[in-house]
Amino acid sequence: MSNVHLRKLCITRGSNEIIRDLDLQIEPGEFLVLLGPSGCGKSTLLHSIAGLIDLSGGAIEIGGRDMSYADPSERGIGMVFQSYALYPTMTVEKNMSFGLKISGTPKAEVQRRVRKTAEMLQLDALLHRKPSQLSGGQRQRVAIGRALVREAGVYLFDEPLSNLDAKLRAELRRELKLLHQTLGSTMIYVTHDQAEAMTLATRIVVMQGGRIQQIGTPAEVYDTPANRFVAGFLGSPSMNFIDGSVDAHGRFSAGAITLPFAGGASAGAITLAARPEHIHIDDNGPLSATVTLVEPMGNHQVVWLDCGGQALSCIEHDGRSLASGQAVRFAIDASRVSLFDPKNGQRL
Ligand SMILES: Nc1ncnc2c1ncn2[C@@H]1O[C@H](COP(=O)(O)OP(=O)(O)OP(=O)(O)O)[C@@H](O)[C@H]1O
Repeated sequence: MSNVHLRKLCITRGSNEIIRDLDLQIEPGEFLVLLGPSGCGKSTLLHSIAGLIDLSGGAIEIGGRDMSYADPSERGIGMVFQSYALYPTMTVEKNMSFGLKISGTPKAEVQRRVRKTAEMLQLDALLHRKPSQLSGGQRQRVAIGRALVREAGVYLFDEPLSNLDAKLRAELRRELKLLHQTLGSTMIYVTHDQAEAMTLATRIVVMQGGRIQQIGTPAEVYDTPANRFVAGFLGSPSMNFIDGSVDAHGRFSAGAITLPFAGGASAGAITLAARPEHIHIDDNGPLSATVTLVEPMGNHQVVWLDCGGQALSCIEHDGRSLASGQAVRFAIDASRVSLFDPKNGQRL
């Protein structure tokens, strides 16, 4: 396993400055997830680490060596793409061994690695099949296997599960997590799927517009988002943002919503953000609202409320019978809210 250090990385394509002055240290054995909306530059960043895109400035160090301008084959990386890109005429075994063979790895060693990897990915029974005789999930496993046989210091994944249906995606996600636990390799993984990011990552890098918005453990970025963008990007339904003000006694108010304690914020305009799971429908709650919509989700329901013109979503686990138009009382867990400066969106 290798570490990866990115220093003042700049990437320009055409007249587009896609990545600007980006610094990132990835420790050996990390499962680092690059997360962000479409077009934020995560694939560009990953491809630059792989050596598939030229840098406009800055440096990339892999395993303690400067690899900024090294050929992809010299970087000690294995890469898995979104499209499996398997060779259609070759068997699973050949697909997995081909790269090793052309790099001159001895035959016995190639066989050893292919066998070991196939066993780990439950591909042993499929080694003699062609890609057309495999399911989507099996094909992606072969693509992962093809990267793993390289026994690289760093594995790069570019949205490897996005072509699969939801059930298979969740299944392979768990397999990838187990694989990381077994191998302990450094993994850098691009996705726009926050469930993948939350479940797989040791640390998440949230990106927007070619810049890092926050780096932290899944719990850190979810519970203490650094700014309004991160707060709104993570979580489904999204956080509830309530624009209001704090008075001299620390009381927050916004129309019909008042909260006694606003985290020690100084008096003035403020944006309070509450996760749907921290708003509780409660007959003894201090606030009142009207239900506008109920979305049953099986083990919980998402309930949309109107509180004096402020729309709020909350997650309800008790199986209450609720209907649109119904008046309810509710409470916001003040200890769990985030506060943001309404001018620059930064966490207070
Ligand atoms: N060859 C190119 N020339 C000019 N601009 C490009 C080129 N490739 C990508 N871009 C632009 O760079 C930005 C980042 O693209 P990138 O593919 O890295 O985003 P992404 O976060 O991976 O998005 P997605 O999730 O949609 O793949 C986008 O605005 C894109 O239009």
